Amino acid sequence: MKKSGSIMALGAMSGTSLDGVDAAMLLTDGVEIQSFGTTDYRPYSAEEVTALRAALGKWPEDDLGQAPEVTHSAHLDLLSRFEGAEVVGFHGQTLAHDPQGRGTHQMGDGASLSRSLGVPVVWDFRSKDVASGGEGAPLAPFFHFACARWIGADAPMCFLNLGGVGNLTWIDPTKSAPEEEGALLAFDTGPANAPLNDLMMRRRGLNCDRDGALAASGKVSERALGAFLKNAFFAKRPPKSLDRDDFNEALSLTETLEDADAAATLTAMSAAAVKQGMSFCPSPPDRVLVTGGGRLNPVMMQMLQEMLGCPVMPVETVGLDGDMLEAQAFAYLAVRVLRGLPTSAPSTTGVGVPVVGGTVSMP
Ligand SMILES: Nc1ncnc2c1ncn2[C@@H]1O[C@H](COP(=O)(O)OP(=O)(O)OP(=O)(O)O)[C@@H](O)[C@H]1O
Ligand SMILES: CC(=O)N[C@H]1[C@@H]2OC[C@@H](O2)[C@@H](O)[C@@H]1O[C@H](C)C(=O)O
Repeated sequence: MKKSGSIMALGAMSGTSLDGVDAAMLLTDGVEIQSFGTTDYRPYSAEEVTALRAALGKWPEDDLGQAPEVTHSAHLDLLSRFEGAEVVGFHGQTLAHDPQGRGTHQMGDGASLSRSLGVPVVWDFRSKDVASGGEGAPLAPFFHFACARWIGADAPMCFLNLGGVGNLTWIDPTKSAPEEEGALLAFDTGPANAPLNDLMMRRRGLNCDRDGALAASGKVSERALGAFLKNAFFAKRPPKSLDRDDFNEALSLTETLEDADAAATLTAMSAAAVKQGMSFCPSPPDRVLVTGGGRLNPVMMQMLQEMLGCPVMPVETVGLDGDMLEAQAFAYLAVRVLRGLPTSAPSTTGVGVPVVGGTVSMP
């Protein structure tokens, strides 16, 4: 039964790894999760990936080639498969992220998508936060807070997203709202899968180190790991956010290593970056629940388990869907925007005061 105030929202996310679009339905009033709905995924074709890749690093005024059309048609194709959505939360494709400089760019035209779908679309979630002095990322933390409440957490815990980039959310679920002081601390931890994927592509022509198979047979170079951890990013207090390619240095530090050792070292770098980040948490979490593709890499999970000093588990262990959490997050945030509730706060993006992000486009 739908509670009064609840809205059936459909969220869509295309992450930094450019594999495809995730979409998920969520019934929520923008505060509590009432129920999770159906999900679907639409992979990009090789031609689409080429068009998107060519636009990486570009800004709205640049020539984006075919990329905007790819983003529009892939989202329309996927989102048209769903029925009953009252609002769509459309993240778009991050092409560039430079919050202290030129801003942040999530390619995608929500107004046009709204007209094509015949449903209100909330989009451009990050710009207002950046314009108000925030990092514009990460934005999933407000949803992580709702997830912590949904799973009945009663002690501080963390969600860790291991996508191209890693991001960590520390949560005190006993607080009454995500924007309340002390409820959240969130920030990007460093690279997660991006440098490892780049290594696999360069050296083996593969998209990723599937199941950590190559890293499992390698040895971590403590020298390269030590050099990596000297990066000033790790000592910087949160808030802090990253672009996909901000850590290309990780890859160059492993250039002279043989393939398996390089893979093991890059995997260890991602785990060690999380460990560094954990030192900023206001109190030790009782567990770290991992979402994003990195949770499927057993070597990365094992290294995290050894380094973090608390249980590290995929979000599936508490009944959440680690492939869809980000799409669900943007469904949740869309409803918050419609209801005028904030989507970021000083503790998540460093913005001065809580901000209601997003633009609403009606069909
Ligand atoms: N079975 C697996 N073994 C090892 N790695 C995997 C596996 N499955 C997925 N991955 C890794 O996870 C990545 C995809 O993660 P995910 O879909 O969370 O990223 P994303 O959402 O695009 O990124 P971001 O959250 O940074 O925007 C893949 O590129 C790969 O590196
Ligand atoms: C600018 C941008 O798109 N950042 C992404 C990226 O991917 C992971 C990490 O870097 C996070 O900061 C963010 O995505 C998630 C969904 C977020 O905003 O919470």
